[in-house]
Amino acid sequence: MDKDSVGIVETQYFDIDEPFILESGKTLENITVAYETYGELNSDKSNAILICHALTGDSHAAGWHKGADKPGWWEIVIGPGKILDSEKYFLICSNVLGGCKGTTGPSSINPKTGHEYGIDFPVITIKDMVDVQKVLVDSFGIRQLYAVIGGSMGGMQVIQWAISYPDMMKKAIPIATTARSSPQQIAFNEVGRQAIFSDPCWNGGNYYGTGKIPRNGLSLARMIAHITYLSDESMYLKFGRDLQDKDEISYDFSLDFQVESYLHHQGESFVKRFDANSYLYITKAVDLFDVAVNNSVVEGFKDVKAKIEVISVDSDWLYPTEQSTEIVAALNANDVEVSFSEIKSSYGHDAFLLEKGQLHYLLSKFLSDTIVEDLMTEDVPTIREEDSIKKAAILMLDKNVTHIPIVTDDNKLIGIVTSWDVSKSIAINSEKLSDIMTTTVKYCHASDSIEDVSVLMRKHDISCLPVVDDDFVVRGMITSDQVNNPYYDIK
Ligand SMILES: CC(=O)SCCNC(=O)CCNC(=O)[C@H](O)C(C)(C)COP(=O)(O)OP(=O)(O)OC[C@H]1O[C@@H](n2cnc3c(N)ncnc32)[C@H](O)[C@@H]1OP(=O)(O)O
Ligand SMILES: N[C@@H](CCO)C(=O)O
Repeated sequence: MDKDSVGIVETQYFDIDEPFILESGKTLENITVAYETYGELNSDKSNAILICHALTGDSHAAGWHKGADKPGWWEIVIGPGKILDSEKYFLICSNVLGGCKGTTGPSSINPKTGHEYGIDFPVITIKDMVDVQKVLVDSFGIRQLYAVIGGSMGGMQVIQWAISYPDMMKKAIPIATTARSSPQQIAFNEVGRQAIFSDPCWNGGNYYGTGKIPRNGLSLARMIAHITYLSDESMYLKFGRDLQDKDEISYDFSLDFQVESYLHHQGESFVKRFDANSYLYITKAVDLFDVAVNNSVVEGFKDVKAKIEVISVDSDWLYPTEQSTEIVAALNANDVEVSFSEIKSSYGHDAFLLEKGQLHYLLSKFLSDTIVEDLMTEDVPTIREEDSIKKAAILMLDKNVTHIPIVTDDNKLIGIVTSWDVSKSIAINSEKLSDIMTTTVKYCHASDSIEDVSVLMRKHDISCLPVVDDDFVVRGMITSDQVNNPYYDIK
């Protein structure tokens, strides 16, 4: 086990005692939520990050279960010193409602009948999954999450969190996802469901305890879906047209190619770890996901407050980059602080589970806690409104600065003069600072985050901001060079 792993972990369970009303209006009772946490919640409960898993993930995102031969599904990003640093953050991941890894789903016992729900389990939505997570998060006494993050269906949950609970998180990171499932995504899911339905062992969903499970149907569903998680290029790179355990093609219907063998392996491994009915319910929840209000994604995002980093994968043809840029455009239209990055990878959709280096770079920048005070220059020259432009010009040359705050006698900010303003004074033949100074000055505070300041600078095309305290007294200056220094937040 690597020293940058959270080590041995155990899944925990949380019971929701109250009846739970679903988006459909139906009620579920006795919901249990399986979850894992890594790291410690700090005293003011401000360092929690919720990790939302994808379609077939679970609460075991990191570390090792005793005796297991594989770690959690996002071990590459979670652990001491990693991007989701368990020494810095309190990380929570829970299995979704409808799942089969400890959270209540169709394979759970229906308290009304004493038997597994099967397809008596109500149809659930991404919003229901998020509402259940909210109860879990509340149970820790957390008033605001530092961030919510997830890929694919996990990204849908992130988006739903930002919409349903806009004050509950500072930052949100939806990866390789969409604001609404496309016809193509729904189509692939439907083919997968039909594969399960057509397996006689599915038996109308009543296969628990029969000794038979819809193995072939579920395996076929996964084989189809798994193709969509890869790219054509990654399949060439992995297999080419190489044959599996033979030197010549066999001219029958046995497996010839490595890619066939690989897909069978993916299907068979999946059947060992997943419940067919859960697959039906969760893919249905994905299909129903659509944040649009009155067919407008912009309207759907109107209440979002979190700062958002949208990430896509260039080779993802299942959740293509255009779906991420649709999210970005709709957030921009609502004046939400949003940034966008595209992972360059040949892996396809599943790149969000694999591209450690790029995830590290993108996420550490976005999650960084660096504030203005950490980077600003404190000892800055200032000037009075009544001073001459010549004095400003000399000060700029002496101190090697391009921006000088204009202050009152008690050092309160009233304006700013730039080297460009000084040049302008020659053109308009002026000697008075008051003729050329800007009085509607953009400013920031020492406690502001670097991301905030970076956005402000980009939005107004400003390269330098005065830093003031609550009384508008100038405490320093921060420049775009300081904000954009790529090394400041990389551990
Ligand atoms: C939140 C969540 O998303 S959790 C769910 C995520 N996990 C999954 O989706 C599990 C299945 N998915 C995968 O395996 C995904 O491709 C990934 C992203 C997780 C792993 O990708 P990679 O590291 O590139 O692995 P790759 O796709 O090559 O698969 C490796 C497996 O295929 C097997 N394999 C490779 N070639 C062949 C072959 N020719 N014949 C049979 N099996 C093969 C390997 O033995 C290995 O098996 P194992 O997983 O049982 O150890
Ligand atoms: N391969 C991942 C991502 C699918 O979106 C999973 O099975 O959950």
